[in-house]
Amino acid sequence: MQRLSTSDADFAERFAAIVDDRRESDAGVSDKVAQILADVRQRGDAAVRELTETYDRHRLDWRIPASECEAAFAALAPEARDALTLAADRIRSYHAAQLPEDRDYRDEAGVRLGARWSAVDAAGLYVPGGNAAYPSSLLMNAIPAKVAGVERLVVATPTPDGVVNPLVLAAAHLCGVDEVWRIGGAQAVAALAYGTETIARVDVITGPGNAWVAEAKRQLYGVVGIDMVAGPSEILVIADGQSNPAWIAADLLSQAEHDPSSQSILITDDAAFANTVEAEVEALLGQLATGERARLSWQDYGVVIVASDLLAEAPALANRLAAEHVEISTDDPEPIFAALRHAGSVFLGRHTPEAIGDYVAGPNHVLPTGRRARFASGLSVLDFMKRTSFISLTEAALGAIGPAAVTLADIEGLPAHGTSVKVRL
Ligand SMILES: NC(=O)c1ccc[n+]([C@@H]2O[C@H](COP(=O)([O-])OP(=O)(O)OC[C@H]3O[C@@H](n4cnc5c(N)ncnc54)[C@H](O)[C@@H]3O)[C@@H](O)[C@H]2O)c1
Ligand SMILES: N[C@H](CO)Cc1c[nH]c[nH+]1
Ligand SMILES: [Zn+2]
Repeated sequence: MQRLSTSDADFAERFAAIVDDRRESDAGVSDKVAQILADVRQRGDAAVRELTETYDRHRLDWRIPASECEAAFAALAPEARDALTLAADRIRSYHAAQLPEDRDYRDEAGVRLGARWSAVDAAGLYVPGGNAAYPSSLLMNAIPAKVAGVERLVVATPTPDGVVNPLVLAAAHLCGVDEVWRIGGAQAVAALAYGTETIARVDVITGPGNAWVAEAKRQLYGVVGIDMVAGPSEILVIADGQSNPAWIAADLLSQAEHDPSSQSILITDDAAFANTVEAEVEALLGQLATGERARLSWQDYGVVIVASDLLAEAPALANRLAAEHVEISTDDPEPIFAALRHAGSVFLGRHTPEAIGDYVAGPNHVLPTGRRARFASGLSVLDFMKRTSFISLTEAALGAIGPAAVTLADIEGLPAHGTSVKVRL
């Protein structure tokens, strides 16, 4: 963990190094992913089988039958079933409001114009499963895909040592997923994108994952559509000295426990509070079953920044970090929120822990990482849809705007373009 103060002489340099650190996608990961993608493209099932044996240590059939998902749902304890259903209902109602409307109108020149939205045919939904199981990510992927109207929903999820998490299967049943494949990592993303002898390819791949999964999606963009790069989790907490240090420590570790490559950052204007949070983090690390992973993340990538003035300094720093999650723990978070422009998702006020967004609030928890909130947004219904524009002219409308097209075709030196208009005029 490194500690900085905005009044340090070398603050600008050290902060820039933190912003520029490509912690999740070094050359090693990128080269290895490129090899895996090429291998799966060439050898299909055989490559996926070998890589699954290497990384997930099993040789089981990959396809998990729908009957197993249905049985997993039926066997859920009431508390788990209620929690899953509550989460699914809230996520569905939030995403239903994202459905876009078609446009169809005639402009002042008499030209009919519009755009029609349609869903992709098949979506590959990556549900992580290496260090933890993620039924919540299944909901976050599958529900917007269903709302969009995707016909074929294909889940890929690793099952280390062949052990499957029943809640993931139950969530697949609840969401009406069509296929569940127990494969993970870059090889699963490649199988979904290229197709293999047993897995038919998809049109878009969405969902979160570790460095290998995120890099595979990034490299395959263009072969398939992707939502965005959603890699190892991140949290930035902006907290004043009146915040509860134990709450803030838990918030920081809630994302550190995902992955040794995760990142947790605290910005506060109270140095004594920063000391207490650091002590609380140490205490909590000793108690968590995930402490080893969280400690690696906190040691290597944790950051504590003491600012001189929270409102004046924190928003600009946060905008440069463009973190996946930003929590604002103050009595009145609005002034800081108003100045925030680059963040995946924002959690306002002392009683809004980030974990509520991970599970039950409603907005999607699949969010851009690695400073990509500068240009990308969280997963939405629109990631499973595309827009087709349309144009329709009458003879009179062609007469009104056609001559300008002829002029532009002449300027571009493309005479067949101009002729196709002129012959109709
Ligand atoms: N940004 C988001 O929206 C979001 C949401 C949820 C989870 N996450 C992130 O998802 C990730 C889940 O990671 P996970 O590891 O638990 O599961 P995962 O399913 O993402 O990754 C497991 C797979 O990684 C591959 N792998 C592991 N080590 C490898 C190596 N050395 N070389 C090549 N491939 C290797 C294996 O194929 C394995 O099946 C975490 O980083 C978490 O923070 C992000
Ligand atoms: N925090 C993760 C997104 O970075 C999502 C998640 C799922 N389960 C727990 N957390
Ligand atoms: Zn989380």
